[in-house]
Amino acid sequence: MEAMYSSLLQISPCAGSRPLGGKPHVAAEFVFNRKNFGVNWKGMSKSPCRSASNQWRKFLVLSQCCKDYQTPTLELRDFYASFDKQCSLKRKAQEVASCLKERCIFLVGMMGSGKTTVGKVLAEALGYSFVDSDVYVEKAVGGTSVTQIFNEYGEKFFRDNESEALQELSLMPKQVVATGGGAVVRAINWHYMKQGITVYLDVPLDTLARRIAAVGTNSRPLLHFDSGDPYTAAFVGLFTISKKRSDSYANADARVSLHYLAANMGLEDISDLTPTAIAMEVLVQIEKHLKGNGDISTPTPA
Ligand SMILES: Nc1ncnc2c1ncn2[C@@H]1O[C@H](COP(=O)(O)OP(=O)(O)OP(=O)(O)O)[C@@H](O)[C@H]1O
Ligand SMILES: O=C(O)C1=C[C@@H](O)[C@@H](O)[C@H](O)C1
Repeated sequence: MEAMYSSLLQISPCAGSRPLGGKPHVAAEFVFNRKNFGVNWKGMSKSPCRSASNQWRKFLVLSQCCKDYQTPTLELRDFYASFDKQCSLKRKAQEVASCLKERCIFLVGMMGSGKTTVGKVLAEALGYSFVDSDVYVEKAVGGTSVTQIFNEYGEKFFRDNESEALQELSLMPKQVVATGGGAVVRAINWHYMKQGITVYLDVPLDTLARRIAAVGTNSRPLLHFDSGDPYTAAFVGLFTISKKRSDSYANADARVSLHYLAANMGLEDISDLTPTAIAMEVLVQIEKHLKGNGDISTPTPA
């Protein structure tokens, strides 16, 4: 992170010295690499407001570069919009955190729904720790992967360990927990998870199957078949599982539907929803739930 800043700041003094049309300065290439300033740039997801002065310096460097290199201002706008969203998320997280009173958030949803990806962004914004309950079980079973546990000991053994993990996690404060996709099937798990706030990430099957096919089904034993193309195998498996689980997911305190969120944001494609935007919606839905419960008072109209 520091290295990134120093390479950014290094280019400042010589920014005006590069002749237009010449070979770009290495650091400048780095600066204008879209990926580094997109919403997925890891540095940006780290406490954006806390490092606001650094971000502001970077903004000034970028402005200078845009001027000197005649770079389209699109990068600068992307960068600024991304920074703005990170700050909005942080602000909303601070509001919600004061009402959560250290309670955990349990993210539930089908395999591939983004519990891990969104959970990490959410935890960072709230100042919570992030825990993946699958990883927690793997450690408890001596470092054996979920796939190995299924293959060697069977699903019941995994589910027993998953329940124990959820019980332990429910006793700890200030955590965002990405639960295993099947954690919702046992009633006792709901008892543990309801010690905190439960949020269902509702993602269309087609999106889930695409995501899972992109990374393969090796780490997801319930979707791993030897034949068929990965998308079809994942889709068919997810379809069967989701039919059995839809009632269970409905037990969650709050629901975030990517279908509705994308429509509300005017996006045609669900895959355009960033983890930051989804994390923001999780906070909005948690806030609604807390208001409904009387945990936050709704301002009375004047
Ligand atoms: N908003 C998003 N946009 C694009 N890809 C995403 C998004 N969220 C998650 N993904 C991708 O989808 C895949 C599954 O995401 P992730 O591991 O976070 O899901 P999960 O719900 O934790 O899955 P599991 O329950 O199987 O562990 C990953 O490859 C991740 O990069
Ligand atoms: O949906 C499920 O049943 C599962 C989801 C994964 O997170 C793992 O917990 C395991 O592969 C089972």
